[in-house]
Amino acid sequence: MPTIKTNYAHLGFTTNNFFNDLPIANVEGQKVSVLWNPQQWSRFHHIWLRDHCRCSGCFHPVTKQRLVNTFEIPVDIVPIDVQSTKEGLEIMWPSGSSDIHASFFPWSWLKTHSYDPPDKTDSALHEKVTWGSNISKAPPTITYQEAIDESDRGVYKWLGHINKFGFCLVSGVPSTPEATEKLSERIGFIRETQYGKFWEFTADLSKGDTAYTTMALGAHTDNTYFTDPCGLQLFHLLSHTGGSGGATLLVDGFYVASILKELHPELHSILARVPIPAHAGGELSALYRPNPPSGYPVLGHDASSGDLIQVRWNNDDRSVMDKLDPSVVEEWYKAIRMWHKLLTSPDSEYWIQLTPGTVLSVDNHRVLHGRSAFEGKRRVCGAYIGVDEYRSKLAVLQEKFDSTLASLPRDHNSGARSVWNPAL
Ligand SMILES: C[N+](C)(C)CCCC[C@H](N)C(=O)O
Ligand SMILES: O=C(O)CCC(=O)C(=O)O
Repeated sequence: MPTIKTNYAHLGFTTNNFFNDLPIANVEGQKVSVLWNPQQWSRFHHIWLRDHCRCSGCFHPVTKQRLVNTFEIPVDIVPIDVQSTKEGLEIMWPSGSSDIHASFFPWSWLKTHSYDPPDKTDSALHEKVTWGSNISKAPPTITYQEAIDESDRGVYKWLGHINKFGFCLVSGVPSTPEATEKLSERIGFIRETQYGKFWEFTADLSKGDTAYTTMALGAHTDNTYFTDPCGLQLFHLLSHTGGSGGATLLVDGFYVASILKELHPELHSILARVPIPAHAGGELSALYRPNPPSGYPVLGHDASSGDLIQVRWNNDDRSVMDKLDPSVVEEWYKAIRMWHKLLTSPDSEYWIQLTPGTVLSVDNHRVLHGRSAFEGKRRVCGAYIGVDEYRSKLAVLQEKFDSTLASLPRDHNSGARSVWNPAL
């Protein structure tokens, strides 16, 4: 009798969390077909299933790293047997001369990772709500007390708002750099740049950038001169004396891009494909340009889903457009002028006069910010947080507080995260 290696007992599937009726699994040529219901099916290549085995011998239960040697799996591997169980799909593979290797896949995991056809279930965790000037009626806000609550439930609410709306206000923050820095670090470690780690700025040109002046700044995203622009930007107006102005502008780049795509698809397409070079050259000690120096398009899209995932726009920091195809130059200027017109439309602009005690946190990959000119002495402090740090913290809190993810069985022994977390 061949030895059957079942290394998934530790995953502790005891009840059927997924479907009332059992899906039907069959081997069909080089794939396993799963019939979810009479109208829905998925197909998984045998080699794909074997490569994605999550037993403790194929996938490290603590580090969540692949152990199976992908390249030793016979490219024409076929299961010995497939079984539908209440908890999921069991597959027996030939392994060596006489052994059998057992794989197990929970139904929910297979459904989430269905690629033939792609799973269309868009979870509420990824819902985006685009907005225009009307957001002023109810800007997403949390309180400082919520944000510093040790349970992290408040930070989950905070990052949930940023994920959904692209920004969030935090009210009731002590108007000190120290409290603001600590608040920033509730999300993740601060990203240090040529402007420092936690920064405080005023109109003294202490850094070679117009942010350190009293000038108005049009709607822009920061760090277009970096290959990897920061994910979040936090601002806290600490004081403003002896003058007025300095109101903050927010524009939802995803909202404006959707309008441009609707009204001028050909101009939208130019902004989605023409790379924009940028630089930060105001400090003698630094000369930043992205890699490649030709830069990145204004509108960045997910190569697999086609979704808009990043807006990069700062016309002040833009370098020389010397990679433009001559035949595109006039059309390109038409495109950025239309983009600018829509960005600066009263319907797109949300102006807010920040005051000490209210911290503004902005998704710098989606929402553009700016300010009106001002007089007097104005002190602002804040920080950048890397996009990966922001998204990691959100993912960890989703795992903790989202019922579907929180219910995924964890490893009995180590309590480590579930190998079935859809993010792995
Ligand atoms: C935020 N802080 C005041 C530190 C620096 C501002 C630099 C802004 C720069 N022009 C950019 O668009 O990235
Ligand atoms: O001074 C402000 O309110 C914003 C400055 C700014 O746009 C920036 O630092 O990127």
